Amino acid sequence: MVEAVKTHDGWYCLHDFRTINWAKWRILSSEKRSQLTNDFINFITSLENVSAENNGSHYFFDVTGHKADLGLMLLRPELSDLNNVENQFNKLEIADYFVRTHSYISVIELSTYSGDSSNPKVMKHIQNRLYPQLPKNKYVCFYPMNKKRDGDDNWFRLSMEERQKLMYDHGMIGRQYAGQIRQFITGSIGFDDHEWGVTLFSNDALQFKKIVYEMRFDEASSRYGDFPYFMVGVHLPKENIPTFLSL
Ligand code: VOV
Repeated sequence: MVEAVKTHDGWYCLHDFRTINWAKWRILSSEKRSQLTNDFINFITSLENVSAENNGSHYFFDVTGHKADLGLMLLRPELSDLNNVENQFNKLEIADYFVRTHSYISVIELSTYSGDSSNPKVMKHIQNRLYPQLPKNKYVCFYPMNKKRDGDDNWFRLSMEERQKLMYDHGMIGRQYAGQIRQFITGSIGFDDHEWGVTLFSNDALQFKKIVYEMRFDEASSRYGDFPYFMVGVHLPKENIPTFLSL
């Protein structure tokens, strides 16, 4: 029997995408728009308080293209915590002017292909990666990913050793982007329609194309990777929200 790799699993993750109904927003008086914007900012402040206590993390972004206008990546200890934040968001009056176009549910995942160390230094590193504070980089790229089960190209029928070798080669490519890209791999088997979520952060959007392109030639992706869609956006810090929503 082919052995499943053991995983370390951390915070649960919701990617939430909404478009803004600008036509409806425009009809409001500027006083009303300011009031709803302030409520939204207060909601973001409540999320920041959770991050400050290291009970979660979040990153808002302005999505490029038609797929959405506003994106949120949210990390929380329990799946039910994601529901709570989602409901809080939906109950804001400003949410009446947003239309949800997409969402994706997963959990921060680290596989143990490179060995499962109990060395305290490595354990600390693993903890930091499982319960991370998301970076504030200018750009974000999110996409789900599957590993193929297609005739001879079946990732889930490869031996542990074969998968270890492929993931090692994958990691070597990834390491060349150290300092340029931060990657967060989230597992979504059993949670959403695809198998993993990949979220990349960078201050240079072109690095997303470069790493994804380079990895396309690596066997883990060229033979076994399946990429349903991609979304990119620009960081939307709280102080930029009034300008983002102003007409
Ligand atoms: C900065 C870039 C970077 C780096 C350093 C990196 C390294 C590593 C290592 C060392 C490991 C294995 C251990 C672990 O940590 O889980 C992984 C794991 C994984 N990766 Fe990766 N990856 C990167 C980046 C990176 C990208 C750009 C992609 C998308 C692939 C592409 O073609 O677009 C990706 C995918 C994945 C996935 C889906 C997994 C889980 C596979 C599984 O079967 O479990 N990844 N990854």
